[in-house]
Amino acid sequence: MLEARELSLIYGNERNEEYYALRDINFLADRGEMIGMIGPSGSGKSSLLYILSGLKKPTAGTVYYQDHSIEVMSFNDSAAIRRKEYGFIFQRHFLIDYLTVLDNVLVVVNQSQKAWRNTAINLLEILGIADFADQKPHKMSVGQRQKVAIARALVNKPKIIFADEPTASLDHSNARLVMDILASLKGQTTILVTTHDYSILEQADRVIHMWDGRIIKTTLPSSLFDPTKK
Ligand SMILES: Nc1ncnc2c1ncn2[C@@H]1O[C@H](COP(=O)(O)OP(=O)(O)OP(=O)(O)O)[C@@H](O)[C@H]1O
Repeated sequence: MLEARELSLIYGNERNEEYYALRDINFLADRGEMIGMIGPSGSGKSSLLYILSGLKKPTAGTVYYQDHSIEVMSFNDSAAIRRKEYGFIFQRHFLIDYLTVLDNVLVVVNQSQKAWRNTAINLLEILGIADFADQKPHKMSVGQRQKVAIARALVNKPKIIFADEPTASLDHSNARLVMDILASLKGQTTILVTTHDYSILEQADRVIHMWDGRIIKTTLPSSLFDPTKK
């Protein structure tokens, strides 16, 4: 479904030296898998997620979505895939302040169709924020706004969800609610989640561990809770 071959991402530093943010990454995500990505700050989790989603270009290597190289696609074709088939949850929610909560959720779809509105309202209900549907996001708490961003990421029923620290602004019970919603999509939707909080990865199918721009190992989530397990 989504594959990366020999990805590297190189930045130059102030002394004109090359710095590898990612080095020789090979990665494969199958349809319906939920994959956690953990590692210390700066290990390359977000860079990898953005390259896999086509939002960032690698210095070397190729990303394939359903066997098509993203690099050789036209800008319009890759943008259409992102709009129709991908859902994004970022660390910052990027809501539009002058739109209502409901319209923020609907920005990625054809807003005039009633079916989308029903889907959006249903998601807001599941997330416990339906009462805010007609209000502007600035009236909400940081965690509630993140939930709006999560509803926006799910409304078009994406084939892949790219989630960069999706629960960072949520308390434990809301983080669990969000991870339960994401996990309920497993099987049909591929879900990639970066996090510092491994406790949210209990329901992942596997976890990739990053260190210094490399994937150093892949484990089951159970190994996060019991290091004697692989
Ligand atoms: N625009 C940039 N210019 C230069 N270096 C960058 C840039 N963006 C990221 N980096 C560097 O690339 C490396 C990987 O960063 P990345 O944000 O992918 O790591 P991360 O594991 O997601 O960290 P965090 O958990 O803090 O979000 C870091 O050393 C970072 O400083």
